[in-house]
Amino acid sequence: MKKRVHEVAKEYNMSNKDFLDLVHELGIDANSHLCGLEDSDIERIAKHLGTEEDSSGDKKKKKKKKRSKGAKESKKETSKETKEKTSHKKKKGRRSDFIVNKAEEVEEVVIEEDGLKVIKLAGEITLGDFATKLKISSTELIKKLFLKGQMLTINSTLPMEIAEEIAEEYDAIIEIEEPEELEFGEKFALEIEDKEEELQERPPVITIMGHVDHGKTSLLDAIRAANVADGEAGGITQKIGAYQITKNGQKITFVDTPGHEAFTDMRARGAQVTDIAILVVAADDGVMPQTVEALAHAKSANVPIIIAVNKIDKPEADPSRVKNELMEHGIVPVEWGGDVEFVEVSAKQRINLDGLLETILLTSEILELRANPKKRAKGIVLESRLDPKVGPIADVLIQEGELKVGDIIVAGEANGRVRALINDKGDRVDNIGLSQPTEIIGFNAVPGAGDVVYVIQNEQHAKRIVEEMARERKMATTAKKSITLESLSQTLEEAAIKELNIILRADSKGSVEALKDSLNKISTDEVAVNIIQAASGAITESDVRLAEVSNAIIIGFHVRPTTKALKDAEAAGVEIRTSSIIYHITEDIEKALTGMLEPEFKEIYLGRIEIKKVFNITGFGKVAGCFVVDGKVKNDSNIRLLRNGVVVYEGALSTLKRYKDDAKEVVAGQECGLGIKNFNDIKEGDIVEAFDVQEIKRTLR
Ligand SMILES: Nc1nc2c(ncn2[C@@H]2O[C@H](COP(=O)(O)OP(=O)(O)OP(=O)(O)O)[C@@H](O)[C@H]2O)c(=O)[nH]1
Repeated sequence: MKKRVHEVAKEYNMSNKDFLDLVHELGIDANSHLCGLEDSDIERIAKHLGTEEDSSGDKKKKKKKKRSKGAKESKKETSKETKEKTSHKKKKGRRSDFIVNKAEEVEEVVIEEDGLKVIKLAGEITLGDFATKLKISSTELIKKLFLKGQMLTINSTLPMEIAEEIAEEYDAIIEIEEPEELEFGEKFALEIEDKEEELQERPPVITIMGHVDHGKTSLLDAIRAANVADGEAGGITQKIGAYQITKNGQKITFVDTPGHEAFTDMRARGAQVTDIAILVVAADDGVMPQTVEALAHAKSANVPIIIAVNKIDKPEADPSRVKNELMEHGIVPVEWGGDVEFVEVSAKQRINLDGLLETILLTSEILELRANPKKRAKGIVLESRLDPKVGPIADVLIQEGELKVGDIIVAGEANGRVRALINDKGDRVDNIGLSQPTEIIGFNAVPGAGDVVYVIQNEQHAKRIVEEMARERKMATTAKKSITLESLSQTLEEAAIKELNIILRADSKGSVEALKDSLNKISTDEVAVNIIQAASGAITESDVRLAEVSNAIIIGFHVRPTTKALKDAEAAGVEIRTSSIIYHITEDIEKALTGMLEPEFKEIYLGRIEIKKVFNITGFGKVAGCFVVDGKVKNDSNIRLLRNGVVVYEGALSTLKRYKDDAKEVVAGQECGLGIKNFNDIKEGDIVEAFDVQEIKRTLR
């Protein structure tokens, strides 16, 4: 059977070029090697090289060309250097450390001493790409192949024998590169370290947060409108996830999606976009539940906060009330000896917007924000969508380097080449720099918000990086587990954690305060209880995100999570502990801190039913017409009745019916009728949560 040239060359540990020289030297038919070497040829080569089969069948080579050996050694050294570099980078990088872009170190075409080109191929190649590598036009190649009886198009895959034959005609030889398997934490990392002298000042990136209706959007719009330079007016309606303004010759970038939910969603995906958070508080309304939430989210991210006291144009505005109320949450204004700037504004009347912008610039000066504008670009996807006409579009904020049209890019599980860049004014541009937002067209799939965009110098690597990312994500979702009370003592020991972070939810302000006091008293010498957020109302998905990013557990007193929060918590491995008895909560935490907590009962969530209509049946009491929105309910399930996420009653069902018949079980999507044992205060819109309780058998250890 015939063997291909590169296969035989590999067996002798020789480069294709050295091997071909030898083939010619031995007078083996100049063309036969293009179709493959005959056994007789291989024998002659073996003889010449003094090779014999050893007992294990491996080939031993006695003689080898010097140049080839030298080349091999220098190659080895390069790969050793690369590894050393990589392991150094590994310590520094964050989420994506597992990948180094090796593209810069791999030259695709090397011109050897005697003028022969070496074309390295990582696998199959199309005719068009091969022509590019040979630096000839595709038409010329198509014509050449046609004359040889091969009818191929620009997108046809070129058979390797033909590629070798053509290469020969252009004084080139082909070397097949075996694709290296990516290994976690070893070969590839996307982050490139910066040299101190390459860093330059960059504009700050601002996110606006605050309670519903306190004026976040109005403030964003007012700043944008007030800072449009002449001639830009037409493009200012462009919304691409962020916009940039210029104040006193300095640039400021605003993220266009206000609110702490989006902010923490990004963090949960590993992306920190914001440098400074503006907390908007309406002067007529004061501190409200979401003001407190936003504060907790910003604090947990360690982001400096500026308070924008908005709506000061209103007659009932009372800015000093805002200050007093925020003091209760540990925010002390600068004029009262603290370190938080308060700026009084009116988004509607455009009062003191300049003051706010100046405060932002002052704060950012202190932060000394710097980045390298010259390296390959890196950015964060703020938003993304699929446009039926142009394909995937990603709104991206550039954090490092400069992104250019034509750059090869990856983001999450998408890759591609930048076909077009559109800035926040709606103009098509050729490049985008530091802290600037841009729309990118050219991805092959829609990347997710929070995905990091990297420029890669080689398409093959981009594809492999994306494959590796998909694999890593699959593994991460199965392995994900945040802190739990039961595993606490072990986790504390292993991770040397000194704090137990808690997010607290209760049914009223009074019980929030009571629980806070009791929990704060539990801290031991080794571990402090740290309540990062305490508020009344149902446990929300934003609580789950905050718990996820701050490695916290969620405690609910007389409240339950929303269905979405329940699902998110399960996916993120966040523990939610709820109880209607304060003592049970404090006791569990106390035991967990001392490593004494053992599970006794486990609650198994079954499903949720929404009450659509309530009927009063004489002699029976109230029954409800319902719809199972999630999971299922059984006639013997434990249930709790929830009103706005607060537990109103806990007990059992008295009846469960499907149409007129008694039912054992009703599942999601079905209607049913139910009554609750010893409880009549059922209202439309209430939620019945069904659950089972499983006893956990203790084992002697
Ligand atoms: N009088 C007065 N009204 C304002 C001011 N800023 C905003 N408003 C009004 O407050 C209402 C809510 O403003 P938005 O900007 O939508 O508030 P938001 O915080 O973005 O609201 P959500 O997106 O629902 O969270 C609107 O009716 C605004 O016109 C202000 O400075 N003065």
